Amino acid sequence: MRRNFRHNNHKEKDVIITIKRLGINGEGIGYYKKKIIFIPGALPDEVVVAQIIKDYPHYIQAELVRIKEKSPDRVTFPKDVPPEVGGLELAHLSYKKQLEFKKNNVLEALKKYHPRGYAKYKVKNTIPAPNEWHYRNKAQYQIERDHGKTKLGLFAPHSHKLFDLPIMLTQSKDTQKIERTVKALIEKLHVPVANYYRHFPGIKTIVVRQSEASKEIQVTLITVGHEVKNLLTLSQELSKLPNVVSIYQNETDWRNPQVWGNKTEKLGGKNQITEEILGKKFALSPRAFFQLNPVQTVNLYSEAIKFLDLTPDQTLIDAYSGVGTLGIIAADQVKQVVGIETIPEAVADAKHNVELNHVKNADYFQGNVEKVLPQLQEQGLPVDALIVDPPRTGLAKGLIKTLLRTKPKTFVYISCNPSTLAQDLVLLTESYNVRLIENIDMLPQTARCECIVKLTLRK
Ligand SMILES: C[S@@+](CC[C@H](N)C(=O)[O-])C[C@H]1O[C@@H](n2cnc3c(N)ncnc32)[C@H](O)[C@@H]1O
Repeated sequence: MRRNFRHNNHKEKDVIITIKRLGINGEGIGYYKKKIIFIPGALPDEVVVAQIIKDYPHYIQAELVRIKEKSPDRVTFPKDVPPEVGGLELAHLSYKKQLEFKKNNVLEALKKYHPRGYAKYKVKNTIPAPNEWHYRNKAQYQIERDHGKTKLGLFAPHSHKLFDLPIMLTQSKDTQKIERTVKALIEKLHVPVANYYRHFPGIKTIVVRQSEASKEIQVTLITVGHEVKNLLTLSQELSKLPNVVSIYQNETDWRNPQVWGNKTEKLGGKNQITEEILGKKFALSPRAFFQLNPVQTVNLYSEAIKFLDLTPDQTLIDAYSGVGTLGIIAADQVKQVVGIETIPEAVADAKHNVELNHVKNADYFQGNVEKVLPQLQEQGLPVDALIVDPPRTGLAKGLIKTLLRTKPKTFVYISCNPSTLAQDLVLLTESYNVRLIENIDMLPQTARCECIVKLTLRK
């Protein structure tokens, strides 16, 4: 129960707390001397002993020590997996309650930011994932060598403590197996592992992605520096593994705070792996975004396209289009599809995917939606129907302004962050009504929510 990492230099004290509710990140929330206290791992209605880690001016961060009174919704946390690693924030809560939590998170965000008419929105129950475990088809693990021992896994959130993960229950079995095989090969071939503190070049991150449909696997070795001893031998060994068909090196340096660097080079095999969703094929290069749970993605895309109510005379804008998934799937229901996406490799994949699926009426443009959409409109592009699927930061304010001016009649918003969604809705409801919000669980065991919003232009 007691987590292994400590924020030192603070006096630690045990307190008894009754948990009132869950916070947006799945942590238990209670009160201590009238101040809010966050206790990860604790559940509503439980009475727990917690240790205060840090007393901030407006809240207290604490660690769960022992449960005195247990919630009936508590389930056993999976064995052999450290609770500190990200991605298992709700693994101690029954799946039925996880689904309720996700719907509630959306309701709470609406209540907090109160977009126009929010109390009347129809917020539906969360659609469960068909696969509660082993659903992630992409693993992005950090590698570290510490006192001669190699660790490969995930950092605890807000920490530099890396957990070696021989087992990860949300990860697909094949991606997990390949990660461990890469680790073993790195050790066997004495491939250098990067060391931040000594500024020592080598492999820093191993990304393994598998197509659910074709089972093809792509491995990307993210390295600090370009020349890494025995990297090519490693790549040759990897290409002998079952289903590994595409191997890349991505190069970064210590100044870059992002995981990925800007240079990506193929080491062996095919340029892309091919995924298939709703009868369409999608080629994926290493940098391109793709949903992490392809089985549940079928439901996400079907529901979102259903919400659009498309007609054959419409031009559909697929904004934040990734590799072109939504637009290509919907292309035969409309006159024309125009996609906009910022990552050049994803746009190249989208264009390739248009051809792969023999789609004749879709085109994809590279750049920021907030800039490219107004430019295309100036050139005469009609915006009849719009689907937006932004990252967690939500819609760019410039884009919201453009939309309030353009007023597309048909508008669907896919969001992976209820908080930015609710804030965007405050602005969008100047011109739109919100009819329906569908919740869908893409990432079981995590506190992450995904929802689809149908917006209707006010007369
Ligand atoms: C949540 S993903 C959705 C991708 C796609 N709709 C799908 O389902 O696979 C968001 C995408 O938006 C892209 N993106 C982020 N900011 C952007 C911006 N300002 N303009 C255009 N695309 C952006 C990201 O690269 C990413 O591919």
